[in-house]
Amino acid sequence: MATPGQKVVLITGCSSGIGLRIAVLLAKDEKRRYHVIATMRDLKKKEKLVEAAGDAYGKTLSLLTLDVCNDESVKQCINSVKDRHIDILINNAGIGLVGPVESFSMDEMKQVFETNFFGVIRMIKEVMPDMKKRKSGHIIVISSVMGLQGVVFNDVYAASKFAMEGFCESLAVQLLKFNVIMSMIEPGPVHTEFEMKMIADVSKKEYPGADPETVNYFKNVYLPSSVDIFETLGQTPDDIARCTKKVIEADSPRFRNLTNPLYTPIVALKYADETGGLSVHAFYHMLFNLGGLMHLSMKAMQCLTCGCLRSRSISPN
Ligand SMILES: NC(=O)C1=CN([C@@H]2O[C@H](COP(=O)(O)OP(=O)(O)OC[C@H]3O[C@@H](n4cnc5c(N)ncnc54)[C@H](OP(=O)(O)O)[C@@H]3O)[C@@H](O)[C@H]2O)C=CC1
Ligand SMILES: CC1=C(/C=C/C(C)=C/C=C/C(C)=C/C=O)C(C)(C)CCC1
Repeated sequence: MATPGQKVVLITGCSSGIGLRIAVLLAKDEKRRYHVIATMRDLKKKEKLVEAAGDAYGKTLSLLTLDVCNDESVKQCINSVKDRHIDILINNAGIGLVGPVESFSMDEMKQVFETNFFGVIRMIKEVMPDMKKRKSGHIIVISSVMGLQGVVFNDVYAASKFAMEGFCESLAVQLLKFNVIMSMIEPGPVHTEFEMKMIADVSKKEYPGADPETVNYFKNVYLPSSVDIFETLGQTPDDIARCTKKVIEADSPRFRNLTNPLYTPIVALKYADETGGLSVHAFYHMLFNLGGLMHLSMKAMQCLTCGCLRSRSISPN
């Protein structure tokens, strides 16, 4: 249970990756400022978290079951928190979907929205009214660079993160009136099971419904470039945890928080040309003409845009 003065932080999707690392970092805060309620949909997966939390487990970190896709599970979880008092809600649970859109069933695509978009709304709807009543609270959403800019073959995933950005950008204004803060965290590629699941998925999927030319572009052009980008720019889940802690502890937390200074120039292309032509054509060129030289073109873009754009992101250190 939280002691007086401690902030109660509830995090979704803590069985692995970014959620797990945020939970551990906050629970191990030297000044013991947080009581972390780490949630996951299947508590059988708790071992990795419990091990990483060490002594903090049972003291500044407790566990609860929560499936963001299930109304009952969300209600039950929040009702079991003392006085339903949550100071900081971190919406982290999310799933990816990568490949030619023609090969996905409607159900597969709906599941992405059910988790990444409606899952977040379900959480906010349950927690926000209490925060508004108390006139305090911080809602954090682990979004993505793909919430700001689409990436080829990630159409549905990017759409789900765009949807959330639009929802939160709208809600943030009303919440401010009640002294409730909203912050988006926008990582680029991060080495977690998200990446592993993508690689495992691709090796077993056949992509029925997509023509051979598209499947070829996906497997032999996009995938090697994507692997290259993960290798060149990938951050660790600890980097994202440190960025998130900085946002929580800031005097006036920002609404948008890009975490990867190396990826910022790519996002900046969108804002440099409101017609959208610059980013669409630059990505086309990088993918189809530079392909194997992707890491060099990324380096060139970082040189061209130098420090002035990089400083727009939040550094993990
Ligand atoms: N890795 C990356 O490159 C990036 C990731 N992100 C975002 O970061 C967030 C965390 O992903 P990451 O740590 O990388 O990936 P992981 O796959 O390691 O973690 C995702 C977590 O979400 C959980 N989850 C999935 N569905 C549900 C559900 N219905 N209810 C509750 N929990 C659920 C998973 O639980 P379970 O084990 O039960 O499946 C898991 O704990 C996601 O929102 C993702 O979109 C953003 C930018 C980049
Ligand atoms: C292939 C390719 C790209 C790939 C970007 C990737 C692979 C980004 C991954 C982001 C992730 C994983 C976010 C998770 O939420 C660029 C740089 C746009 C340039 C054009 C070609």
